Amino acid sequence: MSQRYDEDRPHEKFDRPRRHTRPRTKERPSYADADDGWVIGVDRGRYTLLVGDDERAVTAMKSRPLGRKAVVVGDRVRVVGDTSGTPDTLARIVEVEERTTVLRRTADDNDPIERVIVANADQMVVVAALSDPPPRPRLIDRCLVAAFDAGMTPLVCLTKADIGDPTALVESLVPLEVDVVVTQHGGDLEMIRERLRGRTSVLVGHSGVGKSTLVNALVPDADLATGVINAVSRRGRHTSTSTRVLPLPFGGWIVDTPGIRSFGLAHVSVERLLAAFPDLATAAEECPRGCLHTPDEPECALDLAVADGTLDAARVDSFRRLLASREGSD
Ligand SMILES: Nc1nc2c(ncn2[C@@H]2O[C@H](COP(=O)(O)OP(=O)(O)OP(=O)(O)O)[C@@H](O)[C@H]2O)c(=O)[nH]1
Ligand SMILES: [Zn+2]
Repeated sequence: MSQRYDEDRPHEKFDRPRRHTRPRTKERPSYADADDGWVIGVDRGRYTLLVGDDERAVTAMKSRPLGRKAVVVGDRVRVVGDTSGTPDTLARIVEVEERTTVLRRTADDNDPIERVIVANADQMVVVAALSDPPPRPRLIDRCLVAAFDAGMTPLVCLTKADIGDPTALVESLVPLEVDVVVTQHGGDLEMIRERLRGRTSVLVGHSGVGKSTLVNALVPDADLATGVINAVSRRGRHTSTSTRVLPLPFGGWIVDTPGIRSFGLAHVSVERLLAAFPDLATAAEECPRGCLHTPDEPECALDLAVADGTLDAARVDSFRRLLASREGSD
């Protein structure tokens, strides 16, 4: 499941949100005259969509056939009614396409309801500062687990390199083969641009790590872009709790989610995480049934593979570090 967007497809394919990539399900009623839309904003029952080749902004509501099904930012939908995007018109969302990735937040581990916050993003950018606030490696690990679970490729962006040394953190991520970029205020953004270009990337990171600074550098008119979106939904200013989607001037989209600071990971299974590490998954096929692949499993094949030189010990240790990070909180 995970990383299906990475290796086997060129990034150019993600120039814009893909549509109709999924077979239609049998039970779907036919809305032959419906338009395709992409949800870029959700605010109190009103959805802002981009519709048509001209990507006009259209305000819509859910229609009754959807029932209680959630419609979230990133969803690809079918929409009927007035889709002109003219002020004071309201279109109706009649279908939600099957999601290719889902980023969930369980508000905390004792919240039984899984809330989908973003659909169909292909990359998670974990933003962490090298200093002020000091990096929290465990939080980075937990974000990585959430990314793998969601089916998104992770990218770690370490900010504030002018006041902190990235060496130790970068080294700790090498065995996971997670891509890392290091940035600083006013620094060259080409490394990160290159990785964002043509993709839909969700930014996560806790307060003060420099997310807004980064977004403003990447999207010089970020606030303006947000303003336009809100002019359509006519719901006043963007609030810090709402998810916003910003077009990147060099191609691709950024999903900014000020609300995400942590993830409940209790639902992430060992198998799901293991699937994101194909070499480890292959080795683990030799594990005894029910092996949890932790260091105290006496016959875990990951240890055997390290012993016979097939796997790198640091990679296995790092994977186990991610496994362990699912427990507890941030
Ligand atoms: N030294 C240094 N400071 C930075 C850098 N990037 C951002 N800052 C500062 O860090 C502080 C937080 O930056 P923001 O961009 O507001 O961080 P944020 O993650 O958006 O924080 P919230 O808005 O609270 O979510 C600000 O005072 C920035 O000026 C950097 O590269 N180096
Ligand atoms: Zn095992």
